[in-house]
Amino acid sequence: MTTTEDGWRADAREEATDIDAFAQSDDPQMQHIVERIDTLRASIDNIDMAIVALLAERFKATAQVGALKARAGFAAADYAREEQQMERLRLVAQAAGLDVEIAEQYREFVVTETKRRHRRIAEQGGDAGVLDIFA
Ligand SMILES: O=C(O)C(=O)C[C@]1(C(=O)O)C=C[C@@H](O)C=C1
Repeated sequence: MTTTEDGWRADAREEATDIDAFAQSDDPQMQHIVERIDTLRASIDNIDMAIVALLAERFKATAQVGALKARAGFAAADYAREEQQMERLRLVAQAAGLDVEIAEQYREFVVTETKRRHRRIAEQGGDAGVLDIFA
C-alpha cells in the first residue's frame, strides 16, 4: 500500500472512494478497515433515520405555528425567539461535544426553511395544507 507522510494512501487525495468495491480485497488490513467502516455506517444510517423522523415532527409543529401566525397576522420571523434558540443550542452543542458552528448551521437551515414555509402558508390564507407534509 502506498502511503504519504501523513499516513494516507496516495490515492486518498482523489475526490471519492467507493469503499464497497474494496470489500473483497486480498489485504486483511484493508478488509478489517472496510468491515469497521461498514459497522459504523450501520449506526450512521440509524442516526439519519432518527434525524429525518425528528425533522418531520419539527416541520409539522412549525406548520401549525405558521397557520396560527397567519391567523393572528403575525410575521413569519420572531428574532427574539431565534436569539433564545441560538443561545440554548450553543449550550447544548457545547455540553454534547458538538462543534458550535454545526449547531448554528443546523439552526440557520431549519429556521430559514420554516420562515419560507410560514410565508407560503400565509399566502394561502393560513392553510398549512399547502405544504407537502400534509399532501
Ligand atoms: O417559534 C416561532 O415563532 C416559529 O415560527 C418557529 C421558528 C423555528 O423554526 O423554530 C421559526 C421562525 C421564527 O423566527 C422562530 C422560530
